[in-house]
Amino acid sequence: MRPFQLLAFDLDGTLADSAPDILPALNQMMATLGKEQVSLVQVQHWLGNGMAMLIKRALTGQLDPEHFDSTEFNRAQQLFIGFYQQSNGSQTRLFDQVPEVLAQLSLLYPLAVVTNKPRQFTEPLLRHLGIQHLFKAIWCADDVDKAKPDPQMLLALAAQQQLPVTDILLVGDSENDIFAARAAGMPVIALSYGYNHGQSIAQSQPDLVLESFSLLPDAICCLEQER
Ligand SMILES: O=C(O)COP(=O)(O)O
Ligand SMILES: [Mg+2]
Repeated sequence: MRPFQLLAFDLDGTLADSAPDILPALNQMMATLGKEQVSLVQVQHWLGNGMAMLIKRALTGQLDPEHFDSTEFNRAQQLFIGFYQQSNGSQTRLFDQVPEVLAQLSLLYPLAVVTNKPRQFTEPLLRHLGIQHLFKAIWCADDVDKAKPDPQMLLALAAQQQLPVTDILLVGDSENDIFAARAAGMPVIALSYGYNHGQSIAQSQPDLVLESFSLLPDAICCLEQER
């Protein structure tokens, strides 16, 4: 039995259902560029690799965008930033039991956020959702050179907190979280309700898959017993 010393949480799709605010921002961007509207399901499948990739996916309609015009991309990104600044938070909700469980866990562990969302949207959203004060550290995609699935963000968190990576538990929703955790050597629990490009997260073989955030405290105890 060895307790974890810090719990790190992914944001979009793990703590917060943010697609409902990203959808109108993307569609305002698409409309301004004279392009076809996208659907909520497409946005849910395209989330997880950060803002630039999301925009490229919307512009091309492809999960793996091959050809896109870089001038159009730059204009699209400027537009998206402006529109998402307006919509961010208005429809985004914490998933079921997230506030209660985070409050409970925060009495036992320091908590952190590690998100591919840019900081300019992360901090206002956490404040708006009323959970920012629970986190000792917040790492965003633009704090490092490479976002998840690269392990940089997780390694930077461990170094900042002066903890071995194995003493930090990551909780995420996407294969990008699992790949980043595996590359860092960090244990990882996945929530199955989030955004994972339309695929089952079990395929990426996290240490545990949970269907609800409410199951997290018991799942953490289980992993600690096995350490
Ligand atoms: O911005 C994204 O694409 C996803 O953000 P996340 O890392 O919090 O899931
Ligand atoms: Mg996520």
